Amino acid sequence: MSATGLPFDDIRALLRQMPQADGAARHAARHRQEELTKPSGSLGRLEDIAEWMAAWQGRAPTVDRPVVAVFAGNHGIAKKGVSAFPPSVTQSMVENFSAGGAAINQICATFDLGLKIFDLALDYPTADISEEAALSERDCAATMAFGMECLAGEPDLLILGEMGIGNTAVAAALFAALFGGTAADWVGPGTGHDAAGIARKIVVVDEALELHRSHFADPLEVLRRLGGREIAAMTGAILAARMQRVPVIIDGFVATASAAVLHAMDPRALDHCLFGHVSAEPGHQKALRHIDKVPLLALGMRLGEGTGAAVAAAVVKAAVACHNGMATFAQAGVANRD
Ligand SMILES: O=C(O)c1ccc[n+]([C@@H]2O[C@H](COP(=O)([O-])O)[C@@H](O)[C@H]2O)c1
Ligand SMILES: Cc1cc2nc[nH]c2cc1C
Repeated sequence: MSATGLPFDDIRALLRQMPQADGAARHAARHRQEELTKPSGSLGRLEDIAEWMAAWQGRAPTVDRPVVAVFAGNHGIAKKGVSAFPPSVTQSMVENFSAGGAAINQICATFDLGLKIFDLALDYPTADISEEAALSERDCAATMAFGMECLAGEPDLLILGEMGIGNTAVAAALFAALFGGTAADWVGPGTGHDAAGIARKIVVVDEALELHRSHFADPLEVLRRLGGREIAAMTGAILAARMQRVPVIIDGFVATASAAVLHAMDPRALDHCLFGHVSAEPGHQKALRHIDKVPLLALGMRLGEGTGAAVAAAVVKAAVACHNGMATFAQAGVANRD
């Protein structure tokens, strides 16, 4: 804790100390790209990704220890019918993750990605944001600190996802508070609400926005009032990865809301993050435009649990494999252009 005893001060201090990318490593990677047996620029965005990985890792890029971290939380607002599914599904899905039966398990197995599940006090949902603040400052900062633990195994690529019934309503509230607009601008079907369900969800999210409106200027206050535990944990994880210069792939609509909090504090805070895909949740494309990020994939996915980001990790692995494994023109004896 800081000398003032305010935990959020510690978070703000970290943002002031954020390291930047390694320009020399980026330059070396760019130079190598030009020597590899391909027309210059022909691997398109894969070339940018390899350079971005090198710049953040500060060396020739690797994806030797990729880890998918999935944070699970429950939300008081779920009792207001904002989801098509009951809150008990959060716990059941955590058990499904442990048993290997979820989509994320299959994707991790396919692409050889480590998987860590973090469940956050699922028996104690956060307070209903349409009635009070989700978390105290102390709880929010402690949850962010907990999220930072996902770096304990020293991954060289961190892939972030979440599970939490009701959390697309929470994410919509966060986007409206951070970027402006009303609930209708950000609320969508989530797990599958029909038009009547979406209309009910909009009413509840608008109530939350009205209640907390006077605090929208402070992104950390927005996080603790309108967020949830899995979202705060992901915000902490993104920040910790930045401090250690670990590149991050962010999943869909909900994970992007956790990143948006840091962007609102300092737009450079997401320079070490790739956005794995654009979710089918309608507000996601708009949110990505607000933070000036172009997603890697557009597969119509809207599952969460890190799945879109984990599929994108395969693209990052391919980018790094090409960068490190390809022969140069000189090595292969291939004639370069004049
Ligand atoms: O992140 C996304 O793009 C996304 C879009 C729709 C649904 N989800 C997942 O579905 C759950 C939230 O949906 P809901 O309807 O309960 O708010 C939560 O577990 C998320 O992981 C996630
Ligand atoms: C079954 C189910 C699986 C999920 N995975 C992430 N969010 C989810 C929501 C539901 C309802």
